Amino acid sequence: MSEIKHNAHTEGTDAVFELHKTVVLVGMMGAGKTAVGRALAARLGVPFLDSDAEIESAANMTIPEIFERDGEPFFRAKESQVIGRLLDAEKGILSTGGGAFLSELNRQMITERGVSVWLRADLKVLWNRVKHKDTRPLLRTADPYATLRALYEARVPVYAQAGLTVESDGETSIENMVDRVVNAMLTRPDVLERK
Ligand SMILES: Nc1ncnc2c1ncn2[C@@H]1O[C@H](COP(=O)(O)OP(=O)(O)O)[C@@H](O)[C@H]1O
Ligand SMILES: O=C(O)C1=C[C@@H](OP(=O)(O)O)[C@@H](O)[C@H](O)C1
Ligand SMILES: [Mg+2]
Repeated sequence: MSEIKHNAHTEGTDAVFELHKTVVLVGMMGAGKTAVGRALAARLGVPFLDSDAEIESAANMTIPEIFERDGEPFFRAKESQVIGRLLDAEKGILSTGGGAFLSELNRQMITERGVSVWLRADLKVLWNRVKHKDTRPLLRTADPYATLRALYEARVPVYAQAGLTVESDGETSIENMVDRVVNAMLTRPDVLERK
């Protein structure tokens, strides 16, 4: 019996990485912070944290429920607390919500205690990824595309302050995004090294 192993997916898994700092993914809704962050953590064998998921489980409510019941300022205060706490936890990958990097306090905490990576994507790509979902309260407006565009225009200059930028186009799979982020991280020996 012949046994053919298809190793394309596991190629390179014997490379061992050493993560020196928590990597904080920032960028717009739909950039892939949650999906790419989870896959990146699995690739590196480090913990995965998502500030939105932490807020939801601590409150035992969904993000839309929190926005509706307590308002955005309450959510933003929780978000800062959670980010501060997660930056003190074990080094890993921390995916934030799209608004998190807009806060100067959050940017300061992230820059001092981790490294920020902006997943940059065009407005069209973002829209295609978020338009079918009703989980983002900021897009519950009469014209969600216009709302996303206004947020995009206001936020891009702030995301551009991130330590590293990785392009997320419409054709690149999540696993290929992980390759790109790992390569970007490897340009910074203070962030990630191959052992
Ligand atoms: N590179 C990608 N290729 C294909 N689908 C993607 C990619 N990045 C994100 N997605 C999908 O787009 C949607 C939004 O991604 P998500 O990780 O929730 O973004 P964010 O956390 O930045 O808002 C999800 O359904 C996710 O699976
Ligand atoms: O852009 C924003 O301000 C928000 C993005 C969401 O996270 P994702 O970017 O993961 O969708 C979530 O934190 C909340 O709905 C607010
Ligand atoms: Mg997310």
